Amino acid sequence: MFVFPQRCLCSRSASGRVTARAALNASKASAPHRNCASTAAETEARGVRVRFAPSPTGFLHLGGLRTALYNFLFAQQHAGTFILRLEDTDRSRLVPAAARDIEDQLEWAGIPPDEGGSKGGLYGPYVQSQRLHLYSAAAVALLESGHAYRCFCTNQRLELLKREALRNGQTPRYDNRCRSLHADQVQEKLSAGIPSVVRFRLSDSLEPFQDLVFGFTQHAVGQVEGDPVIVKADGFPTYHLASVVDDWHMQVSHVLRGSEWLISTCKHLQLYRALGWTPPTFAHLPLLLNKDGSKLSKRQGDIFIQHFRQQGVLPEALLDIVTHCGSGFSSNRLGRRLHELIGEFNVSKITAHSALLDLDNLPHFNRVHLQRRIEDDALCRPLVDELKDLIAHSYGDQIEDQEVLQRDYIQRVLHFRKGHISSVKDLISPVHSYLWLRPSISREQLEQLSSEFREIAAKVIQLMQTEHTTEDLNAELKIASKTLKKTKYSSMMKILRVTLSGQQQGPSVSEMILSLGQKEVCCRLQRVLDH
Ligand SMILES: Nc1ncnc2c1ncn2[C@@H]1O[C@H](COP(=O)(O)OP(=O)(O)OP(=O)(O)O)[C@@H](O)[C@H]1O
Repeated sequence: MFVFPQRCLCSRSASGRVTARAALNASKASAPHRNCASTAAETEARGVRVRFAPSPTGFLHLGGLRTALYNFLFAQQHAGTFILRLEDTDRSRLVPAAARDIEDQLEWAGIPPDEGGSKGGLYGPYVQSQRLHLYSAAAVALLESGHAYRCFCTNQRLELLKREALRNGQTPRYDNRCRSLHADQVQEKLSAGIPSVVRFRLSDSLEPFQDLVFGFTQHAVGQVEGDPVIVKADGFPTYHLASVVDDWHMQVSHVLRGSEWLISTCKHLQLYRALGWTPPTFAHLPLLLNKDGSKLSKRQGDIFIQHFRQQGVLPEALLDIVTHCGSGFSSNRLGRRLHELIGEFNVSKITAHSALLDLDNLPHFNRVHLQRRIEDDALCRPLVDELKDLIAHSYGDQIEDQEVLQRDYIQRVLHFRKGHISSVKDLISPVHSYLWLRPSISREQLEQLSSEFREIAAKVIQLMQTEHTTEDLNAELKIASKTLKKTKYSSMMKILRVTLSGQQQGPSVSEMILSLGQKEVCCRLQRVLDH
């Protein structure tokens, strides 16, 4: 059970002013300490500080990735700081491996935090469960100043309130009953060990603010909602208190988060005011939705970043597709890489509409970015290594000619296949197996296509004595077919395709010839002559 400290972080003096000394007393573990009286000028001097604050209740998914990306882009554009903070106060839903996963996936995507996670930083710890003293101090400050109160209502009572409201066609809300408890009643209940939560006393007035995405926004939250819980019965803070306390202590200048928090921002602004703190600037980001209009959520395993990674999706393709379907850029074009996203990002271009994510297009995005990597020598090298491992793993002992594992050969194949494949893994599919294994073809198969199969093989072996480009090889094959008596050009190509790949379909015959190379093509054709 969480115990409130004797001294609060930002306790108020009799005049209600927040005292900086109390802040320093209570936040010894948090450095650098934050003086409650910091001015807007000081905040400006610290520069842009943004945070991505996921809860480790599941692995990082595409929606979270996009919110993280927009924070990263904003920080990069302003030479600011991108913070990763883990909001692990919902203890019942924690997923043990999620915290590590979130950090790993951000690193993999090329958008690692400057502070937080394993990087650490001056404003840590960056995990909320290690910052309980700060929330406790803020809660005590709010209780002392009368902005918060203890609520002893049981779950049964709250459930009854809810059912009654629903029966009357009303939106359920807490009726703020414990607001009116006297200090001695509270003390009595506490002494009797009755469990309690801490609620924040909402004001009924309109709470206007300027959101960078949604524009002027105001909401009289106290008129439609009951007072929110800020410290739960288990002593852990709720999102409302913890995010406000952390954003302030971590000197966050801009909060870029999903638009599901837009309405709650009015509550948060009241909390800032009650604590005597200057709020950050808010930008609520449109949510990424599934094709059916539902919010992408952790409960869908197939949108986790690790899932796409395992499928061979490139990080730049994921960043491209999650920004392409939304807004935040002056123009929209496919194929943007991270440095282009940084250069072109414009927060004023983010629209308030949610964005539908069409993952059917992902293979196309990946194809475009894979082609880029293949064309860049340095980026192509790891692809060659990856493919080599895949080939060895998939075909192992079946490989007759170990040359298929040579770097030059694999690189040549990648260059020929770029623009056609969406993933390196595609190259170990059955349709591409001819690149690594010699096909076995029967004499009957070839005879069915043309009795001149030997002449065809001999002609192409001859053609292989000189080097060709795709164009002149195509022209030479056409000329060669004209010298055949009983075989049309199309049948000749079928024979070559079957001979070289054992398959009826696949890349063009000239591509097959050029990617297999002179020695291997002659070897495969010679086997036909030997039939
Ligand atoms: N579909 C989404 N589109 C855009 N941003 C999102 C989406 N889902 C979450 N976010 C944002 O990512 C950040 C981290 O989110 P969080 O870890 O709480 O994930 P979540 O999917 O919202 O969780 P849950 O599935 O438990 O509701 C928050 O700022 C949140 O607003």
